[in-house]
Amino acid sequence: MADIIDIPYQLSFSYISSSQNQTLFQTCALSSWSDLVRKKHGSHSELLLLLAHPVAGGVFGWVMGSAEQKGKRAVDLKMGTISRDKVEDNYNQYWSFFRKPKEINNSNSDEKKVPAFVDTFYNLVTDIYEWGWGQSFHFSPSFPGISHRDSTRLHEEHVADLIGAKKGMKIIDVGCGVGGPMRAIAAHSTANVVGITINEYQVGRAKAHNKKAGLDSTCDVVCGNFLEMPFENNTFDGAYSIEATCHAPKLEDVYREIYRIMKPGALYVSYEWVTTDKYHDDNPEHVEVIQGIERGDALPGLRRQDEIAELTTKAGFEVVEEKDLASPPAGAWWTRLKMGRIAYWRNHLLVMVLIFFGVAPKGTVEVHEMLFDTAAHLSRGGETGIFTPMC
Ligand SMILES: C=C(CC[C@@H](C)[C@H]1CC[C@H]2C3=CC[C@H]4[C@H](C)[C@@H](O)CC[C@]4(C)[C@H]3CC[C@]12C)C(C)C
Ligand SMILES: C[S@@+](CC[C@H](N)C(=O)[O-])C[C@H]1O[C@@H](n2cnc3c(N)ncnc32)[C@H](O)[C@@H]1O
Repeated sequence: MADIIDIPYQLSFSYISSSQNQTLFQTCALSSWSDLVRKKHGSHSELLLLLAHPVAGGVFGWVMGSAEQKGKRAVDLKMGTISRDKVEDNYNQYWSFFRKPKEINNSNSDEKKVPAFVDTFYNLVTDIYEWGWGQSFHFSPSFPGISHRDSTRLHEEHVADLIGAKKGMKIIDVGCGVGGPMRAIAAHSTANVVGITINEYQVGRAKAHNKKAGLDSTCDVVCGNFLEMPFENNTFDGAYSIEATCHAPKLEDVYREIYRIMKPGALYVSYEWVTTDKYHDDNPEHVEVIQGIERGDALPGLRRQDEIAELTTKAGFEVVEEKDLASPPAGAWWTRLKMGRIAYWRNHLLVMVLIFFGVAPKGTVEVHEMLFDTAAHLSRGGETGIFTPMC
């Protein structure tokens, strides 16, 4: 059955076009999204600036179908492509590598190992994420009266609107997970979306979900490293990454690679995980919270919010707009994590019982504990304002 909801922001469009010595632009109210960057044309440049503004009274209703669904039951928990007897070993290897994330960044050889350990991480967590969170592996701004499912879908459709996705366009989803965002974006815009993920298990899950949703003709998924993508230069009409590029040891490397495969003038939107200007590395609590987030989320060191625009520019992009979507009027994105505390304990118990009866592989409880712990660090990061997942 379709739901009717109020949407907290409305999109409006405004063009800046600059040719030779003439510049023409119109702007409208407050911007309200993350990083929107455009691939520079050679000499000619026509710039598209999209502005979104929270609507004071003029909210409008929208009719929509269901977007986010849970695809897993506890009894079906696998650990990706890892065989049952290797789960504990893989978890221990992951943990010893990511225990000290800052050290990874100081070593070239460790840096090269990151994609393989990120792959291991997603073998370990993908089913638990789907079971406990849904098919979209990201956070969303929260608004009163809007369910998690709806805010997830709106956050995803917002990306499609920002890059101007429409029928006939080919869009790349960089770090696509099991494809929750891809399906919402393809359904909303009717554009073709190609997702890339380092994790083979996710490719299988995403393809199966695409087929089930009747979107396998517009959505495709490939397995690969976003630092060396298997696509020709100038292939895509638009690009986005949702809470995925934070896994890259050097953000400028993935931005450069995205720039390479985009057509000139195409738009790229990124939702980044960053520390904010409230983070101080001489505050032990801050350091503990951020390291807790990095360890439990396979991150080789979080970047600062104020570095992002410069890094995109270095990669060749022109920054159109930058905004932390977690800032007001959005409410606390971490409430969804906090509200789940009782459910986590129930899940923990369930995982232990399933291991006892030989249904879930040994090692699952450690992975679940790691996620439990990182959820606490993420909530604390949100409460203190030192971290945002949607800059
Ligand atoms: C973008 C990334 C992932 C973001 C989130 C989707 C996940 C971050 C932490 C995850 C979770 C924490 C606690 C789990 C809980 C203990 C379990 O019972 C059910 C699943 C969790 C809620 C799980 C769900 C996904 C997260 C919220 C990173 C990796 C860059
Ligand atoms: C937190 S998930 C987000 C998934 C998806 N964007 C979503 O919101 O549901 C991060 C994704 O980035 C992918 N990823 C991380 N490092 C990668 C790499 N080097 N190459 C390709 N994909 C990568 C992971 O496999 C995973 O699919």
